[in-house]
Amino acid sequence: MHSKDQICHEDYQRTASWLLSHTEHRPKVAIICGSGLGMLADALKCQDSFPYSDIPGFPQSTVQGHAGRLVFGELKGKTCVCMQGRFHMYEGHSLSKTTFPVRVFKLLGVETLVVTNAAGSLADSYQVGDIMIIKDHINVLGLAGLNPLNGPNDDKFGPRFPPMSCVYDKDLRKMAFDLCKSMGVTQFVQEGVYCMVGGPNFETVAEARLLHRLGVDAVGMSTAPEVVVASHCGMRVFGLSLITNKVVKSYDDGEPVNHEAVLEVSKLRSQTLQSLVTELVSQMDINNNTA
Ligand SMILES: O=P(O)(O)O[C@H]1O[C@H](CO)[C@@H](O)[C@H]1O
Ligand code: HPA
Repeated sequence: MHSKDQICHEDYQRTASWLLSHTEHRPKVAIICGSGLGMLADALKCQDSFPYSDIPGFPQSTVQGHAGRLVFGELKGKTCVCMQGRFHMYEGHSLSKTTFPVRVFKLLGVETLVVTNAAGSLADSYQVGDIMIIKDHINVLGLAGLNPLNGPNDDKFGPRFPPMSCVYDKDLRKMAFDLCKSMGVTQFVQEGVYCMVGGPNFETVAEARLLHRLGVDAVGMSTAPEVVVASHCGMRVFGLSLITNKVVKSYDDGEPVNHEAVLEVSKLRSQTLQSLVTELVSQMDINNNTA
């Protein structure tokens, strides 16, 4: 490690080598579980799991609802690695630390990243409990110059100036929607734009109104940096937001949100989300090479 915030290629490599020597799984898909969505990992068969505190170079999870475990296993015969707990900048991590696992996954051979999150809705038509397939994002921090790709570019991962105009894979989005149809759940499935803000406070009414006017459908405090880093290194990306609350856009009514309520709603759709992610992964066109 060079300095507190600067991570070099060997740091990612060291963590990847440690993991490769501690599991025989060779994942092609990585899944990041959002707040309260750690049960996505429960569907993995033949699990090898590691607390983050045991993995060299890994940051630690500090947020309730993020267990802090890396789980390897199989979903319908497809080898996956699942983060039960992600890292947020508001926890005090640099953005390069919050996205450290994504580059490690790349070195493990992961080709597709599935990101999930809990988010508040701005879109008037959305209801609490809706699942939003992420079509695109607005990275408020990135627009303001806070980007995990800041600093010397690591050409081994990707180019200095990566495009971001088609990040969320169209085929996977269609596949997910078709799956929702066959599962009979389209009445609570949406497709929309996610916006990442820094947190940890929830939005003021004026901020909520601003985001709404910008065309944001759902807002949260994660995901965009992971997606930027994954896309930079050539991974295919698919994302889901679970709408856990309506963001308050009025001074006169609306229930102030809190993290406990977010975690409660996550439980409500856990089964549907688990089935959707499992089926999606099982239908993905990937070669499964086991070690
Ligand atoms: O984005 P995930 O990790 O799902 O968590 C969301 O839930 C927390 C707020 O309740 C914030 O961290 C927000 O980003
Ligand atoms: N705002 C920001 N992040 C969130 C929210 C919200 O309303 N709900 C869950 N994560």
